[in-house]
Amino acid sequence: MRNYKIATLTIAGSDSSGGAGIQADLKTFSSIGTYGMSVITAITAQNTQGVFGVEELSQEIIKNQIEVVFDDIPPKAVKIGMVSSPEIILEIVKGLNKYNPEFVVVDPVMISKSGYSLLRPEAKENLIKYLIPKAYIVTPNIPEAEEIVEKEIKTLEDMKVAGNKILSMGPKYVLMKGGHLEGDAIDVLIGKDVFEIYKSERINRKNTHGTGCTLSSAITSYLALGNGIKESVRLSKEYITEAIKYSFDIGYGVGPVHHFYNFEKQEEAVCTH
Ligand SMILES: Nc1ncnc2c1ncn2[C@@H]1O[C@H](COP(=O)(O)OP(=O)(O)OP(=O)(O)O)[C@@H](O)[C@H]1O
Ligand SMILES: Cc1ncc(COP(=O)(O)O)c(N)n1
Repeated sequence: MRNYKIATLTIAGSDSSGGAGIQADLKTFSSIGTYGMSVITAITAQNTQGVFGVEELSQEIIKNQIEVVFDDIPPKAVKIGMVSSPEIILEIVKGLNKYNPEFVVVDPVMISKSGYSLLRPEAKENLIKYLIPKAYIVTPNIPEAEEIVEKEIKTLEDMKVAGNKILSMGPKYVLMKGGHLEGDAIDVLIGKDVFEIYKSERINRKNTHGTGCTLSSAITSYLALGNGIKESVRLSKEYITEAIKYSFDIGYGVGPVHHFYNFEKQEEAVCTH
């Protein structure tokens, strides 16, 4: 059930081509039915073919965005994507400590699908030491998990081992995304008292720009709307599977996934005028 009076916030980078980052997050929030807000950490000059430039925003303006948003419209759940530098991570952690949102979803974005580094190498330490422990759920893909645990991941068993290692770093749950392995697209949710496997058939589409951003934003929305962790991940996996199925060719490179807006159900939405 949509509820546009429930606010969700993304703290992430801007993707000028609209497929990933802040733009994917806001589309996902709207499509699932929460009120979306954004704190921009960095601006990328990006299209379906690659990332051609990055400009990080200053700590001051990031702090300012966080404070004015939380002081006016406290989000029920926050998603964190591209964080870029060690200083930006510390600023975000300060904000989280000050406002203590109920759900923090950390997507540890490191390298874009097109191979561009979106996290400075020197920022990895702060990501692991300060940001991951603040997460209600952290959602690494295989290369990110390999980078975090410093070990190769080739099988489902490797995913479980690495997931447990990441869990020991302090988040409440870890969702290991298996999009980068071969065969079915298998994600594994691990928590102290939870172990769930989410499986879908691999869809043979080239247009998968922004899949990780979309999945973590969907989890953020479903948690904010009051679903438990297993149900939130289940619904989000369904969302991303449909979004990939209907992804489309736009631009010359790896196109975006498709976000559905079910306006027939408009009357169900909670939104008091
Ligand atoms: N070809 C596919 N068919 C079906 N599901 C897929 C496919 N590729 C990825 N997924 C699913 O999409 C979600 C995102 O996984 P993925 O591993 O692609 O994340 P990611 O690499 O972080 O994405 P991004 O490239 O946006 O950073 C997961 O639920 C994964 O299982
Ligand atoms: C601003 C921003 N954030 C995240 C991604 C990762 O998405 P992908 O791996 O699909 O390129 C991106 N490309 N740009």
